[in-house]
Amino acid sequence: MAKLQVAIDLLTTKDALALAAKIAPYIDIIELGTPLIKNEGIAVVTAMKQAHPDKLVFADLKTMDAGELEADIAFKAGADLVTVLGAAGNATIAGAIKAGKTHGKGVVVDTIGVADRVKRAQEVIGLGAEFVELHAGLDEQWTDGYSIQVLIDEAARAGVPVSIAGGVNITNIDAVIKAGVKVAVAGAAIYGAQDPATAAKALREAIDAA
Ligand SMILES: O=C([C@H](O)CO)[C@H](O)[C@H](O)COP(=O)(O)O
Repeated sequence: MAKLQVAIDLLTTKDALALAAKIAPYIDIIELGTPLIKNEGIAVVTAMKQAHPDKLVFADLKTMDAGELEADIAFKAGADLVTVLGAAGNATIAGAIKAGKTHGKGVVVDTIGVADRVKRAQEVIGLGAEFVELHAGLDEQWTDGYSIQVLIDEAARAGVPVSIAGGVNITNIDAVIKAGVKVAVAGAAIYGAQDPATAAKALREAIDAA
């Protein structure tokens, strides 16, 4: 069964905790977005893990250098999963994975900005990544002509464990799950909804029904 990950791109720990409290029953992984971590610091990871010890807490560091050092900081703070960029060199990714092994935690490789996401996904799974995020970032999503279908097609042919992030919502979740993803990531579709709990519940039910 695929997992549901909420990407919290709010800017304060208070707002992130309030959102997580509402949607926790429907979510497997709580992602603290890069803007949130930059705004609040790594302490937001500790606060979220303390509030939700039964959930996987995902620190979206998007590390580009100093892989072992940055991943170690997040794991020590309570993260279960951290991201390193697929655009980074293999030494950076391997360093983050080394920190993950030390802490018994996982590293997710984010393919934002990578030209051939499928090829890079296959390479980094070979390095020991937990899974690969096939990701179109917020700026790419707001570019004319963007369609999540490109990520869905890539997931179906990747042949390695992947998640999809980049505009997952209630209208495309069925196709996302049927592409064989390990994790579906939904940000704005949940935190931007008028009723985030109802939105998360609908996504959960769609995943369970797929
Ligand atoms: O990782 C993300 C982005 O780079 C900003 O941090 C988003 O959390 C990710 O794109 C998922 O969010 P939605 O596209 O809003 O579902």
